[in-house]
Amino acid sequence: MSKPFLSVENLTQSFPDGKGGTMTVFENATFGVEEGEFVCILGHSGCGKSTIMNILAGLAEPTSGVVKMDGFEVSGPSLDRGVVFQNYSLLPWLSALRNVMFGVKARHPDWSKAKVAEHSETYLSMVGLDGDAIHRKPAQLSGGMRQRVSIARAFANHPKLLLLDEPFGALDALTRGTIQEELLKIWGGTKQTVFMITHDIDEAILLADRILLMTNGPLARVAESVEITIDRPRSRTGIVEHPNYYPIRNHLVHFLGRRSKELAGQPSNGAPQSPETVRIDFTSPGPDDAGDESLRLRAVTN
Ligand SMILES: Nc1ncnc2c1ncn2[C@@H]1O[C@H](COP(=O)(O)OP(=O)(O)OP(=O)(O)O)[C@@H](O)[C@H]1O
Repeated sequence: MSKPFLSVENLTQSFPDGKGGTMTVFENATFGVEEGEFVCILGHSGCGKSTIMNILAGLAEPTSGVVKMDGFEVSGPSLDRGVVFQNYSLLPWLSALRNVMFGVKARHPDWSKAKVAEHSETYLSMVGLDGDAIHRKPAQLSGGMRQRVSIARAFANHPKLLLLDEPFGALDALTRGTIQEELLKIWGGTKQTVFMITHDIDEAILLADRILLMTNGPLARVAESVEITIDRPRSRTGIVEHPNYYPIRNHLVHFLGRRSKELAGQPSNGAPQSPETVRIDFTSPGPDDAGDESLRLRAVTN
């Protein structure tokens, strides 16, 4: 089988534990992400999600193991990998438009200023920002508007991989809902590969093709890869009507509430730790198991 677009191989991260020893956050984590996929990662605080994200971004080096993108080993930051953090990280002295233009100019040094501006404005309008707002500096924008600028900036650069670290964590529920749908629209148009950390189960189901579930740390594992068997396009109000929504949601809640603890703390003994694929689908029961819910679930979980 050919290698996935993004391939994480035997990734191990240890840190000093502050008492003269070491603490292993995760060991031999091994998983892949296909080109154009939207993957969310869920797990309790401290299991190592941000550590994985920083390694994928090239901002940190793992203790051992490698990350390959498009066949090349990731080392150091690159314009091919765009990152959006929770705290927006906009340049405070530049307007919204100039914040987006800054990255586009770096990506396309041969483009005219007018072309850079036009491209940047297109992406700002995709996240609902136009008119006077795009000429304001970050301090003159609301939190939701700042996060829209960060998302427009990341997508406008067309990175091969977009890394989103809890991008909506600081937003109120209403703004969050609107921007989630804007993110889906913009992703639907560009089909970039996205890897996103979130703590919000419903957000992950709405956005992702697949959800990676991590057990608790230390010695955390990416234990499951849960396919989101809900057709696109999706909307926040539409997905709850889908027959797979609650079975998937219940599976995730049960994992995070119980199994993430039960499965935690097991050393890998040197073997690659790959997640188990879970596919929950109540829309197409097999001929022999119609009507028997437990059978259907078992049949699709491998
Ligand atoms: N530079 C560091 N030095 C020592 N320990 C670290 C360092 N960075 C992270 N850790 C530890 O590694 C573990 C994983 O941290 P990480 O931030 O990746 O978790 P997380 O899953 O992203 O948590 P959260 O959901 O709270 O953001 C934690 O126990 C943290 O204390």
